[in-house]
Amino acid sequence: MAKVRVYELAKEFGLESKEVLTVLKDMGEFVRSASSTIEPPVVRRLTEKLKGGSTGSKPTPTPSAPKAAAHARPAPRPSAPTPSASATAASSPAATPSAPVVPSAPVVPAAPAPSAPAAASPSASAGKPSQAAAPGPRPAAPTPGPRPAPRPAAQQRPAAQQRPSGGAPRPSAPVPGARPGPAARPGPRPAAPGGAGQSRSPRPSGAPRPGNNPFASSQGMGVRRARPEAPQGGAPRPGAPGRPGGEGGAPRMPRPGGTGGMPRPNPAMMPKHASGQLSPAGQRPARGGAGGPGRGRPGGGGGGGNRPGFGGGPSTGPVGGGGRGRGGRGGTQGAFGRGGQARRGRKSRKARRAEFDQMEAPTIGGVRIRSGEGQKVRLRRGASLTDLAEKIGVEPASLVQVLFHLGEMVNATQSVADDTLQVLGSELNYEIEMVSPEDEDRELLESFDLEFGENAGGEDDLAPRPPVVTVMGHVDHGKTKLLDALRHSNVVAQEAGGITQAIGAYQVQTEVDDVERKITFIDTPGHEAFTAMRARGAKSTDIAVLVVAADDGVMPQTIEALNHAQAADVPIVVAVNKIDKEAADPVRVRGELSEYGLIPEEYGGDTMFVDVSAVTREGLDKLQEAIVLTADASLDLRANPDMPAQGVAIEAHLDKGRGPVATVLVQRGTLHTGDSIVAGSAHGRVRAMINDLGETVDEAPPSMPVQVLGLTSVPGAGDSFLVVDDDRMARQIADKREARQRAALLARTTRRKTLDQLFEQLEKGETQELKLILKGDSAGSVEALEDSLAKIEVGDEVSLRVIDRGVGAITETNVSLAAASDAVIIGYNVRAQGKATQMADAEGVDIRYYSVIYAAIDDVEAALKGMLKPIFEEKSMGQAEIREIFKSSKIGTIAGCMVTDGHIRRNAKARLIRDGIVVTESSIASLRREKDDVTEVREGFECGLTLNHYSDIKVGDIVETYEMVEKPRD
Ligand SMILES: Nc1nc2c(ncn2[C@@H]2O[C@H](COP(=O)(O)OP(=O)(O)OP(=O)(O)O)[C@@H](O)[C@H]2O)c(=O)[nH]1
Repeated sequence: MAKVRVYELAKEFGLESKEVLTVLKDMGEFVRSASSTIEPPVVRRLTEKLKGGSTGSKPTPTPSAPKAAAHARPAPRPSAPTPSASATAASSPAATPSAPVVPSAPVVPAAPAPSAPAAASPSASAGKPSQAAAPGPRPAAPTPGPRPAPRPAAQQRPAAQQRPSGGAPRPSAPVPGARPGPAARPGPRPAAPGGAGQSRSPRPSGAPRPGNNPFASSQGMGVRRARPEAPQGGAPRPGAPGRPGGEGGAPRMPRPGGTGGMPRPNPAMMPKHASGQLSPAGQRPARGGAGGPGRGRPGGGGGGGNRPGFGGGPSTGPVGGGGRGRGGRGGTQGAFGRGGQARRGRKSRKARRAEFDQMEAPTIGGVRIRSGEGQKVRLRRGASLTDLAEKIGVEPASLVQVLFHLGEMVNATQSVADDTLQVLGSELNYEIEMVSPEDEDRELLESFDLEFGENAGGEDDLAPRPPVVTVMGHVDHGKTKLLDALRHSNVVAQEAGGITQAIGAYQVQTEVDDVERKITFIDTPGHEAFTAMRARGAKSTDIAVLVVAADDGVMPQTIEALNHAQAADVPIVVAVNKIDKEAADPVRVRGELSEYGLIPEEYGGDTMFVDVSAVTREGLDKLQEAIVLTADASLDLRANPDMPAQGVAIEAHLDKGRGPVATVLVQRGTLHTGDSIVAGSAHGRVRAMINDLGETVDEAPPSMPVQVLGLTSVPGAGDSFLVVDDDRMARQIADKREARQRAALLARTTRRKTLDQLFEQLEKGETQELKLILKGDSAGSVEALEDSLAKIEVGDEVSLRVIDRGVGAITETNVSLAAASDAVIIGYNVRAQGKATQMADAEGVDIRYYSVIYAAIDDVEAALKGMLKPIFEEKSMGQAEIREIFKSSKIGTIAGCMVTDGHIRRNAKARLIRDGIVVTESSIASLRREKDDVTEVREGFECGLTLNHYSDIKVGDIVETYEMVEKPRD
């Protein structure tokens, strides 16, 4: 029986083709046009429907139907009264109730295929032809007979579709690619050679379970369910029964399980079975078919062909259990025409995943890069993009590009500033956590099984130690004088510029309640340039003595010092100094400090205020007593004196005769001569120790400051030190710290300039950078100098970069670096050594010497300002009104003017103003008074003038002249 065309049916029922098409559509069948053919089953259902009877085929196999169908499979059975029905159902288990339709659905696509008719016939006998068609692909299909289907492809399509169950039909069925849904599986299940019932058995035996699509979890399940039922309806099994014909199961045959005996389909078989049906698809089967695994995508079952994609020949795949789903795949494509086209080569899961990730990846500045989900990424200070890339699993080059687009140019291995990393991190949705230097150092020490900062042993091992006191205060309020008074020495005289420029530490002895008590004082410089050091000082001390001059009161640095002390949670004792002065007003100081939370004890607060005079030495005892009492009252000052020493380097410098000298404060343990020590990135063995009185000592207990000799280099002020097992360990730790510091330094000095700025400046040829090499007599002063220089603000046009710094004399190496980098060398309390001076002269290197820090700062600031391009501003010179116009063949248009304001000068810049609007910018080309050329005409006089390159002047125009004057910078 040949396939019928829609219009023929319409005619038969006395309807319009359109109406029939609508009904078909309602039934879930997609038929393109009135001249399209439809499969017999569909014809049957249509007929029933038009006659009023409905097979229960619920037309609505919507695209989404597939899923439901899958589960519904069982349902179909009931509705599968007729063989065909069963077949249908089986084939399209998915179809569930609608199942029947489903099968037909496939037709849709197939519809166009002329072969349809052929399929029909087979179906007729076997059951649903369409299904039979499916088998087509299946090589083994025993029922081939019926299907002479000339156009295998066509048939296949139908088949394919059927399998897919409802979903299939719709070409657009979303599921195309879908891993063969459960529904599809059925199809795939090749085995069922014989009737439906058989089909099942085959499966079990038939190793390859078509339904076992590794990709479709649901499938497996679905299949299982289906099986049980299968037996009954046999038909239900989508694949099994349905196909080939419920009865014959023949169609099934083709499937692997095929007729039991049937060997798994293999390419060779294809042709035969295919007989008519198989066409291209058939040939392809090779792939799927051959494959054994049956894994075939459900689709594979392709045979199922539901899924456009899968369908097709591949069906064989499942059957034969060909290669993985692959079989199902491509093979079908061509064979099923449209269906096949829709599908593209399948990608491996990995590839798809990668593709998905890519799709998800945001594009930043044209770079596709996968972003995070807010994870924390720990990075050490000075980390490079490569470090970050490693942690988040992307290519460093991508990060370079992203950063480039964010306006910063750095290479992959270059240290990047913290905030840049933070910005980059947030751009990529990562939370960048910069590992603090402290944490990093702790981790480093841990790797050597060391711990810094804790007393070893238990309570019993602890012994009282003297309080360590930092003296802070505003400049010139008398800190040094006070310390000097306390230790009966005069340090003030040695200071250059009258400012304390290095940290010293001393220990004084005092008697409190008839008990000898020691107090360790750290003299913290007062100038703001030393703020950084002071902050460190506050951390290493137990009590802060805030010196406030009674005649001056609370000053900015008093507050700054107060903040540092409070931030470090250090108790404060206020020394109201200079009470010997007439203008002294200690009460005012108390009142002012009360505003900052320091309430004197006598006012009911808990801060001890002591009136002192560093000059008359009045009140010094009371001050010492107050310190001891405050320590006793609020601190537990105990340390284990019997452990390897640990502490902090307060100051360090390079001594000509003795080499690196560090003043360290022992915080716990006892430091001995001969100990292997590591202080910051310096290490060595304690060769000798000198106390604050200049005496050599062999050991230094907790809270004692000593100068240590024997280090290989100069540690930084504030660096912690600790005694380690041996020199080797000391060196290793120091080396690692040095490497880390270098990276951090690089990150800090990395110039951060936006592209825009850079380009702009490059364009104008005005990139200005003042490079400096700093050399000083101590690490503390170099650091302080650098910090102060960094604070100089002169705008964006000029930047300052310290390319090298160090402690000690200016060497030839420094000069050669300066020459190569066009840098200026600043020597702070140091001089050039050896031939460095001659070399500097020869190379034209500028070396500046300073002994007072702010003189250096002032000079550098001036230098920076000098590098700025001058700023010009316009200064009006005068105005003239044009009263008459003269034409001269020789000169051109001459303006007869009256100077109304200021004066008009020849060659001056000029603008022509008409009705308040600037007509042109020009200059005075010639200027005449009467008949004489003049250089200037003053207000109230007439003159004749011409403008450069401009002659369109009118009576009434104003000529305004001006000059550009350089404006001094602030
Ligand atoms: N009359 C009087 N003068 C004092 C007293 N204490 C300090 N001075 C003077 O104040 C000036 C500054 O004293 P310093 O000890 O150098 O002050 P400082 O706070 O250490 O200053 P910097 O080191 O610059 O921070 C010196 O001339 C001292 O002689 C005091 O109690 N009475």
